[in-house]
Order: sequence, then structure tokens, then C-alpha cells
Amino acid sequence: DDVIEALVDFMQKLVPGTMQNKPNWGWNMSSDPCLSHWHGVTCDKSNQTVKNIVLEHLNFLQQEISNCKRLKLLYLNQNHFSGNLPDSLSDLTSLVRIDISNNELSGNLPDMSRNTGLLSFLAQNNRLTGQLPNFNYQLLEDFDVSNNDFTGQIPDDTGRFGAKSFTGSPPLCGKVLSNACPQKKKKKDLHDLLIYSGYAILGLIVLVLIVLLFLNKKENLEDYEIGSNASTKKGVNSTKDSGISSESKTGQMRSEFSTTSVENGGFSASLVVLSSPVEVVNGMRFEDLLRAPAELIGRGKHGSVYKVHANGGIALVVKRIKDWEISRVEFKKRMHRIDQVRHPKVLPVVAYYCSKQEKLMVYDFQQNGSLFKLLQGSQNGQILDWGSRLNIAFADREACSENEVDLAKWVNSVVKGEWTGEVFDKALVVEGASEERMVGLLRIALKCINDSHDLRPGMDQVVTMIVSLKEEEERSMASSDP
Ligand SMILES: Nc1ncnc2c1ncn2[C@@H]1O[C@H](COP(=O)(O)OP(=O)(O)OP(=O)(O)O)[C@@H](O)[C@H]1O
Repeated sequence: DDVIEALVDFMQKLVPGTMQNKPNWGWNMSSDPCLSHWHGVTCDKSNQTVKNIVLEHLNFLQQEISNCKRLKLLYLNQNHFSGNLPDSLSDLTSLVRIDISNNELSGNLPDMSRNTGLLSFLAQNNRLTGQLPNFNYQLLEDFDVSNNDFTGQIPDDTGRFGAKSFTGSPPLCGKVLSNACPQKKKKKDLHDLLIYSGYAILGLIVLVLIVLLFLNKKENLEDYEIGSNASTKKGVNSTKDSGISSESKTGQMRSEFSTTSVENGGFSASLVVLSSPVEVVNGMRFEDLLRAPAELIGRGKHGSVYKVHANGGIALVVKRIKDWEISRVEFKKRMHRIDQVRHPKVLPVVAYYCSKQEKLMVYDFQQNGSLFKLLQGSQNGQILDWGSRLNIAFADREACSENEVDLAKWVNSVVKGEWTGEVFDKALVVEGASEERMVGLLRIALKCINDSHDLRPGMDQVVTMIVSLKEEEERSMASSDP
């Protein structure tokens, strides 16, 4: 009975209670270890004396230890324990000290990185294998894994524990041992190379994006600058284009130029005000121009012309230049060159706008319209009398002489080219004057303005020429009568 009691007590201490459910386990006070064949117990032939107790492969530690969540100290040193340490050891996060030294434990150590409160770990003199797991080396006070069969690199790069803690595992390598770790495999190099080239490509893409962004910004800035340089001078604000309704508030159709400008992609830039003192454009923004009611008043070779009722209903003229492949810088230069031309017969440009899609020139509206139309009599049905035409011609002559254009030369060229319709008074033609006679007279007049004094006819010669012209015409009229 004493033996039975001692054995049950031993088992109770080793694995308290938990093995009782195992079939044919025995190990209780109500049975006999030999007759009831307790697990692991062998007796002599007469079944009187317990001779051997073999409790192999029962994973006592494995089964029990994971339940001890608050376990702080685990001292199993010098017990000849064999087998693997349970993985559940890493779940016991309250553990402070572990001593499993001087046993015959084998296999890998469990991951101990979660046991953050561990102060000592002693596992020397076992047969443990594999790589050393990560410990919180900074906190550890005692650490010894010497005389095992660990392999690979010592993970402790703090150098807190010297060679003594690691010796006896020949394949183990690291800074603290004389056994330096071999260079990393080529595969790792290739891996690194791939990672670095990935970074390099990514960096390149980012760089290209930045450059593109910068260029784009510069382009916009150029627009902005074109707008702001002159406008700062004149106090015009730079502004972004905004949404514009398809019809103006006055009910007039929104101008074609504004429609296209907006549809072409919502660009932004200011109207550039030149030095001409047309008050209304000061402070006017490009979007104001787009919003203003406008009507088409003419088309030239280089584009269409719109009358725009700007702020307060003041009339401006916007010429929308079509298909001009010119850079902004060049356009800007030309506009400023035009701005420098000061001539009473040249209508100054008051402002301009330039973007990739759109080039606009803004003028003051001229009530009297086009001289060409006035001369052709097609303007408001108005017919210009001969005296007014002469006045205009003289004014133009003066203007042209300033510009070194020779009116006589021009008339000569007109007569030679037989475009006389250009120079004759329409009223004379309407009254039935002979065009042939007028050309004859014009030729006589041109002889009178010959550059060379000697070649100019005298007055008597002029009279003779006019008389013969008259007679010739009368003759031809007589011969043509039936
Ligand atoms: N400032 C203005 N005020 C009033 N009407 C204008 C003004 N500018 C132009 N117009 C009208 O628009 C018409 C066309 O003008 P535009 O300047 O396009 O003529 P253009 O010199 O023949 O053109 P292009 O140089 O493109 O051949 C003119 O004939 C005139 O009736």
C-alpha cells in the first residue's frame, strides 16, 4: 500500500489528475499496479514488486503546460527529460524564468518573441536543434543555450551575451563566436537586386511624372504670365475660365468664339491689355468677354469679327484668328510690335488673348464701319458722294505718304491691270458715263503726273488729247448707230 501511495503521489505531482481519463491508465489507490497493469509499470514475475516505470511519449509537458497561463517560473533542469518542448510555451506570456538545462530535450525551440517579460532562459546541455528563435535580448538577464546542436546565425545582434552562452553548437555562427556566418546566398543578392531595381524604376517614373507636371505647370504659367505681365500694369486680374451658359442673358446667341473657347477644354488665362487707353477693357477678364453677348459682323481672310457688348454695354470688336500655327511667345511678340505702331489710320489693338486653341484680338468698335464697304456703297445703303471720296483720298494720300506708299503708282498699276472699277466713282457709272472715256481721261491724267517734268504734257497738248478723245467717242457712237 505504501508503494501504491508513493506512486499515485508521484504521478499526481507530475501531471495532476489529467491522465485519469486515459483508458487502462491505472495509477490510483483503488487498483494494484502489477495486477491492474498500470500504464508504463512493469513488475516481477510473481507480480509482487514494481520493477520498471517507463512513461515514454506521453507528452506530459505538452498537454499540461498550455493551461498554465499565469505560469511565471519553469524550472525543469537536470531531470533527463527528453523529447520536444511544447510550442504552447510561447503562449505563456507571463513566464519570467525558464530553466530547462541539463536534460535530453531535442527539436526546435518554440518562438519566444512573445514572451516579452522573460528575464532568464537557460537551456544549456540538451540536444536542441534548428535555428535559435528571437528573444527579447535587451531584457534578458541570463541566457545560455550552449552545448546543443543549434544551426544558423545567432539572432542576438546586441552583443549582450558573449560566446560562453552559445558555444558547443558547432554549426552556429555569429559575431560573438569565432565562427563567422557565410556570405548570403546569391539568390538573396538577386532578390535584393530585383528590389533595388524596382525602387529605381519607381523612382524614375516618379521623376518623369514630376518633370511632366513641371512642364505642364510651366506651360500654364506661360499663359498666366502673358496675362499677368501686361495686366498687372493695367490692373487686370488673372482668372480661371468658368462655366458659361449656352445663351447670354440678353437672349442674343453667344458668340461662336466663346462657345469654341469653352468647349476646347476649359483653359485659363487673362486677357492681355495693351497700352491703348480703352477704359472698358481695364479690369475686364477673359471670361467676361466670353460671357458678353456678341454678334458676327464680318469675316476676313484670317478669321471672323464679332461685335461684343462688354461690361456696361460698351461695344468692342473681337477678331478671332483662325488656324494660326504660332507659338504663344511669338504671338505675344507680334502683338507688342503692333502695339508700338502709332498711326492715325491704323486702328490700335486694345487687348489680345492667346492660348493653344484660341487667338483673339480686341479692338474698339468703329461706328462708321469699313471704308471698303463705304466706297462700295454697300454700307447701310449709303452712297458716298464724289467730294467725300476725294477728301478721303487726300487724307489717305497724306497718310500713305507718311508710310511711303505712292498713290500715283497705285493708280498706274490699277490702270495697267484694268481694274479700273476700283478707282471710278460708282455714282458716275450709275449716271451712265462711259467707262472707256473715263479710262481715256485717266490715262491723260496720269501723263500729267509723270515723274519726269519733260515728259508731262503742256496744257494745249492736254486740251488736244481730250478733244480727240471726245471726237473718237462720237465717231464710234455714230458708226454703231443703225
Ligand atoms: N473695329 C471695328 N469696328 C467696326 N467694325 C469692324 C471693326 N473691325 C472690323 N470690322 C468689320 O469686320 C469686317 C471684317 O474685318 P477684318 O479685320 O476681318 O477684315 P480684313 O482686314 O479683310 O480681314 P483679314 O485680314 O482677315 O482678311 C470689316 O469689314 C468691318 O466691317
